[in-house]
Amino acid sequence: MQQQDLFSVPCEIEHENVQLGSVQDTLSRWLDSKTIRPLDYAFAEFCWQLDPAATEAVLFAALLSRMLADGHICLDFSLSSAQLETLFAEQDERLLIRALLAELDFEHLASAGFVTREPNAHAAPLVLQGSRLYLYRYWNYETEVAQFLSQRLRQPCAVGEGFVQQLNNLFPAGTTNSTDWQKVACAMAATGNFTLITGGPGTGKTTTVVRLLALLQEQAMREQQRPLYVRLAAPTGKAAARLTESISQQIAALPVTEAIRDSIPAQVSTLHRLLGSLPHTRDFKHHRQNPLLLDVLVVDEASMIDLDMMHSLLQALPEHARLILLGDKDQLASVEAGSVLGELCLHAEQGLYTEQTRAELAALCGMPVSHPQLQPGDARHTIEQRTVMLRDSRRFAGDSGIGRLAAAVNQMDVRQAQELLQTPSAELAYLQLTSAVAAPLKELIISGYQAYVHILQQERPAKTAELDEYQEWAARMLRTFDEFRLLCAVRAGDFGVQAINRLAETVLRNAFALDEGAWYEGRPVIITRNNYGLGLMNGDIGIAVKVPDGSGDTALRVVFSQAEGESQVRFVLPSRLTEVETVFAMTVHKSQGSEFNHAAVLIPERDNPVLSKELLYTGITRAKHRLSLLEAGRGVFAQAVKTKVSRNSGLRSALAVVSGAGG
Ligand SMILES: Nc1ncnc2c1ncn2[C@@H]1O[C@H](COP(=O)(O)OP(=O)(O)OP(=O)(O)O)[C@@H](O)[C@H]1O
Repeated sequence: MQQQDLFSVPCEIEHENVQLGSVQDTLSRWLDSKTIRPLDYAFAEFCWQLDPAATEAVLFAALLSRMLADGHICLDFSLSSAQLETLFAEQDERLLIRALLAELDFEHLASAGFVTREPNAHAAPLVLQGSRLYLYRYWNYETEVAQFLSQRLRQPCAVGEGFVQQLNNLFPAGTTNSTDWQKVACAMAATGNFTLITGGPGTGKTTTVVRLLALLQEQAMREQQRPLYVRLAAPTGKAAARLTESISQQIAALPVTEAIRDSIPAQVSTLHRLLGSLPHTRDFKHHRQNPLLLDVLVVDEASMIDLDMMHSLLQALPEHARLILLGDKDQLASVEAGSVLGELCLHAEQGLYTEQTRAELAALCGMPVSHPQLQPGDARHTIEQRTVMLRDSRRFAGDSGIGRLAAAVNQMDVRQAQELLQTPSAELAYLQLTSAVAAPLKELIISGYQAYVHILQQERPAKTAELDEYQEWAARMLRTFDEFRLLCAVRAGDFGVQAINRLAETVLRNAFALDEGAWYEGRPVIITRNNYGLGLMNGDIGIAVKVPDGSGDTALRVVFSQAEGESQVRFVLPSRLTEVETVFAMTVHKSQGSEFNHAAVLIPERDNPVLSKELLYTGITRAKHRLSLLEAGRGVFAQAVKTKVSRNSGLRSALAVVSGAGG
């Protein structure tokens, strides 16, 4: 029988009144209903060509490929069928999925010509490990990440003489007996080659790491007469720029000698630049055979690192180097597959420290390590011994509306969150919208953006002014534009990022007489794809401005913040920017790594699968001083607070296996 015929053979799966039909029919139906993407269909077809008889496995291949698009690393058959069923709108298809899973036989699945249970001995496109089905590539990333981490977890570092004294100098004893978690984090990071420091906004992650670097440099200078080679990195340009600014401030405030201060770098690279991205490939200049040249690497905003990037990072790290990951475990996970920080920090609140860890940290810090949330751990909890959570926000006072709302959302406490929203304060405003063109939203757009338009229109340098005056003006405008942002939960619909951007353009054009046309002066844009030629990265933001063209006239250019290592803003021809979008409004996903004095989060009129407590928490915590929450549909906010994102992965199991510890 020819392959095409086999693809049309009806499958035997039958459940109540549901019949699968041929694999080809089923996949075509799923494609037509947009449940799977053309890519998933093509992958399933490729698998089917390898084993035309493995009908169910072909369908699972399509579903697995589809699930990667939602950030899952694998398809986990131990979970309820609900996860797969939610992919389908039609009840018949849901019943079909239920039937497929009810009849699932792992032996049979593993016998498919494109599935292997022993990937080390026999590579195949799909890997079955216990109840998890992987694409080979992701299985490989996950296994190797677990191995790299496990090796690092086994490398303790001895602290030098005088460590306790130095630690006490940097973290003077407070007035209360409560544990200083920043000090604990510093002690932990000084005693191992791998440390995870998680904490909400303003809990002092940057402060802690700067003090840690001072401590490590003091020790290195004394013991090796040379400073350590330290590098700092973040996943996006925006996050890197923000950290560069806050690190510089923290270094200046350090109570150490100038030599130590000078030995701490303030410049933060993007991870892509650190690893040396090679255009148009997934590969980097630095890898296992060409590791990075550094002794200490600090990576901020680690929640944004996907599994693929974590794999690239860990394999490029020299064996002796110390890695410190900083991030907020409760934020949205990476856009790409994986939720590495969230998974590794699964027990950060409970600590799960062993007696030994607790005693060692207490001895180094000169205080007990205690907190009502802490629970005892044991030898199985390897990653937990290298994880610390900063628990006190230094930015938000205990009664801060933004801080309390973020905490309530994080704890999925709908009642508390709603109570806070109903209590007006200088920090927090809640608006119920009846339509996307409602007056309060228009007013918010005008008040939020009038300061940057003022600079654009009223503070423009004279035509005869030097270039550096224009650069200073443009830089000020970029900074001011970043003080306010509309954050949308979704892209489409009346309250999606596209419609809100169109609305903002109309409102601002009417209010401030901005020019017409696709490229008008004042148009803010966001880069949507890395442009290596121009040195502009996905997420970089620029504003179109008229600047002197050298012949006495003006020309429209788009101004972007200075590139890494440069001191001046850059002007780029609009025609060279092909992958850009207007950015009065941006998605919460895109806003990760950024902060705004005032953020306005828009919740759409209808529930949507992307609405979750992680998305709300991330949006809310982008606001430094003022948050406006605008809800279009009643109950949508409450539903989102009750929805938690979970991503399938076997990283923790893989780590337990390679560490020789149980679950
Ligand atoms: N131990 C401390 N004592 C006093 N102030 C502190 C302490 N730690 C941090 N701060 C202050 O609290 C603020 C937030 O600290 P920091 O920037 O280190 O937090 P973060 O967790 O890195 O913040 P972000 O969420 O922006 O990444 C800063 O103004 C910092 O100077």
